[in-house]
Amino acid sequence: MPPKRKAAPAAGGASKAGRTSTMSTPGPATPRSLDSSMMSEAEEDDDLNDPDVTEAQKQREQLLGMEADEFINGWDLGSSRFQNQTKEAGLDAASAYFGKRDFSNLPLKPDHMNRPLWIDPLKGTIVMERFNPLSEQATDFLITIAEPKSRPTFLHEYALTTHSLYAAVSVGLDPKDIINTLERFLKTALPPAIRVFIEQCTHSYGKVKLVLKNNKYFVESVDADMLERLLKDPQIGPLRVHSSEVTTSYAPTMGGLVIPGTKNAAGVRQAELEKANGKPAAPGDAGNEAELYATLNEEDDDDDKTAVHSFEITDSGVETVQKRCLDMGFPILEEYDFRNDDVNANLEIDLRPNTQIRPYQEKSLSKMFGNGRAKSGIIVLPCGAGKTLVGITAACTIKKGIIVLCTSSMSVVQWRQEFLKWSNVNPDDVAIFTAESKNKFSGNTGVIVTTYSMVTNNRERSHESKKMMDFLKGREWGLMLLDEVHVVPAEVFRRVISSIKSHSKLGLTATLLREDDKISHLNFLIGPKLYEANWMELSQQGHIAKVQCAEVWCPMPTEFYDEYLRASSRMKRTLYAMNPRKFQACQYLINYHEARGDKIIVFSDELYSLKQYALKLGKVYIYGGTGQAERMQVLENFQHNPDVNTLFLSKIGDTSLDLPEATVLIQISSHFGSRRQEAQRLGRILRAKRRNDEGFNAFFYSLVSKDTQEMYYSSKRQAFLVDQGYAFKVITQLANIEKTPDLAFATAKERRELLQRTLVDNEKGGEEDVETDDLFGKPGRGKKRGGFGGGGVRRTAGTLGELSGGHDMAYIEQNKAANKTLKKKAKDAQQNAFFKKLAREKERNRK
Ligand SMILES: Nc1ncnc2c1ncn2[C@@H]1O[C@H](COP(=O)(O)OP(=O)(O)OP(=O)(O)O)[C@@H](O)[C@H]1O
Repeated sequence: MPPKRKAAPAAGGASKAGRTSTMSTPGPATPRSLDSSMMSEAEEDDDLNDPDVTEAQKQREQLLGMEADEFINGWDLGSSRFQNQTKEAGLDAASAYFGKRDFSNLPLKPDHMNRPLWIDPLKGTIVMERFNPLSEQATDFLITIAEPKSRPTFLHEYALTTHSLYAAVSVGLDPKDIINTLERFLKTALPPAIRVFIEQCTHSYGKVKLVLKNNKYFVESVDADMLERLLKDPQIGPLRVHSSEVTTSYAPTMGGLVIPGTKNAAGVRQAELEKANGKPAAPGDAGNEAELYATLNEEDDDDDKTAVHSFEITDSGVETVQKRCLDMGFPILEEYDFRNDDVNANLEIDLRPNTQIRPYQEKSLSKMFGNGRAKSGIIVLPCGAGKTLVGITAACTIKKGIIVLCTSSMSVVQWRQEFLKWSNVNPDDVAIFTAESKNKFSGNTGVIVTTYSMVTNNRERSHESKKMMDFLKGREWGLMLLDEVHVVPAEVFRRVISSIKSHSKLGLTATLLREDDKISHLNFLIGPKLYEANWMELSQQGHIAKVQCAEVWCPMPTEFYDEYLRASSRMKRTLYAMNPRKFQACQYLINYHEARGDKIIVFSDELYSLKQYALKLGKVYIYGGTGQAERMQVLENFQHNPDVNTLFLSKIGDTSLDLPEATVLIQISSHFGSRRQEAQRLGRILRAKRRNDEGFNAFFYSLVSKDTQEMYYSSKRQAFLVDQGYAFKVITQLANIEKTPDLAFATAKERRELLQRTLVDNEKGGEEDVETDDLFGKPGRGKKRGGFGGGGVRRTAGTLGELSGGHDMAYIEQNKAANKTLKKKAKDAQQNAFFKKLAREKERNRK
């Protein structure tokens, strides 16, 4: 018998001794991860009443039953009483920190050192040692069966959820495969509750399907009893179309599939796994994972005589049926067997011969087409990783009518261009439906690119627009591509999905983060997350830029801090943004990076400071109130003009603008603790073309006023990026900042004046930014409150003169808005051949 070893606490392991046998089985599967609710209170306490359990065991159970903070608060960790008690109970001093989650007494497998995985038996959280030689194989397996939660350098965390297990089954893994492989990679035995959870989730998967036939939705199952059960359900029953009968038909067979741009049948024999074939076997036979994946590639040998029963449901009932089935533990499967669809016309579309999709793009698509059919769901790839090409490759695989929904008409034009760039589709077959253009494709099928707002618009439509909507509603689409799904409200999806019928849906996004936690809605509306790329891996492979992240701490001068302490929360935000030390740090970083030839975007959600910084530093800026023509002019100059290297942006830069590439990002003020905004902003510098240059780094700075609320928000904001493996360095002192030429607010007098002006200008509250995109906000103007009106800059000389004798006049008058300078130069620029060419190109693209 190998000696028993102790598992490390909290990193995972099996459940507490004597507990696993009393675990209840989980109820019907709902979208959740495993949690301690799987074990009832009564069951948990059972062994404490057992006469055979020794005193020490009871004591140990009692101690471990406490939550960590209860444990720590109730005990003096240094006391001899505590030490004796824990010793007698067979625990060590660290147990206190883990309470219920101390799994330290679990037996480890003899060769546990060679195995990469730990598992939390109560939550189903899996922790992988990234430094383990088998971690690469384990990663490929985990990405198939679990959801990545956190992937920093050394330890990766995944969660087993019902959705992730359904996804695993749908690509061909059966519960036996999942359990055996987990068992091979785990350092401890697989906890029985997890085994039951896996079996339950996988057993019920695929029993019920949602199928679109002749523009009508049907609920389908091979199990007549199951259909009967659904019809009797008080929520699903009434959604059946009255005149419809339960019908029986026969399922066709399937064949192998090649995703264009890849050499892989069904795309599922992933490149890395092929590599894994050559590797030595893992302990306990863990090395033969490639065999396991081969099952993913096997053709479905369904008997072509399988009877399928179905009933029709109303279009508006689709979401309810999907949600209800999931709650009942029978997640509805939405798969499109496009190769056997003889009803809808085929589209002539293929990737151009020189197009080679990247391994991670292929991997994401293999999740969609894993079993030769198209599964609906969401693919998550960081900015600049090529989501557009993933969508186009999906279109080239399905080869039926495609509808693309974007967030702005600018993206519509870009998507069309990308279709023409990457595929051989006939340009006449790719049509645009926007306010300006309402073309249909020339043949009997094609691609339509439009915006969410065009198809969900409630206002009276023009005749042309109405005709176009009837056209979109009146046909079945093979694939609906939904861009930027993280910013679109659930209600908009509902309206899109209930009015336009598509056999499959693919959502694309850089991050599935939503601060309102509405992301779970996307599971019913679009489908589960199919794939989420590892940012760090992509940047190491050179597909996205390597980014150095830093948080720069800027102390507040005493007079600013005094005001800060007694200010309203609105004014607090203004004050920590207007902190003169922050201003200096920003000036220093801009100087430093401009000298290196970088293109810099400075983000400020606080409009007052955005304008003040930009004016004082003589830089261009864009915010909600900036007119369209001026925006275009500023963006073009930032992109092409070597004299315009820094752009100040309000939060409209997060979603509404198609920003040119930048290599440095500086945040001077941001939206509270929004992780999504932080991730989106970092994404702005991931595309840097110079990323493959030797030693090239992009830079992401957050300037934070020390000892203010901003510090708290800043750490909250970073949580997502830290989970992606980014490390934020803290900079407390910028070297030689005092030597910066023309350093702003260098004297105490200037700082005092800045404070006074800030207080006066913002007396009545700050100005809010207006998001003017053509997605969900209506174009409008900023509220005219405080220092600067929505329309432009208000000179404050009069007020300040009264206050401080007009000392600040020089400062105010000196600053000419760089935007205006650009405007003046615009006329000259129009003579410039380069801009003329640019304008011509744009005009052509618009057509
Ligand atoms: N397989 C590939 N081969 C060559 N170039 C590629 C490939 N995939 C993507 N690219 C290029 O990478 C760049 C980024 O692609 P794309 O704009 O689609 O990224 P994205 O993920 O949509 O980014 P964002 O979220 O910022 O819109 C583009 O220039 C695109 O042409």
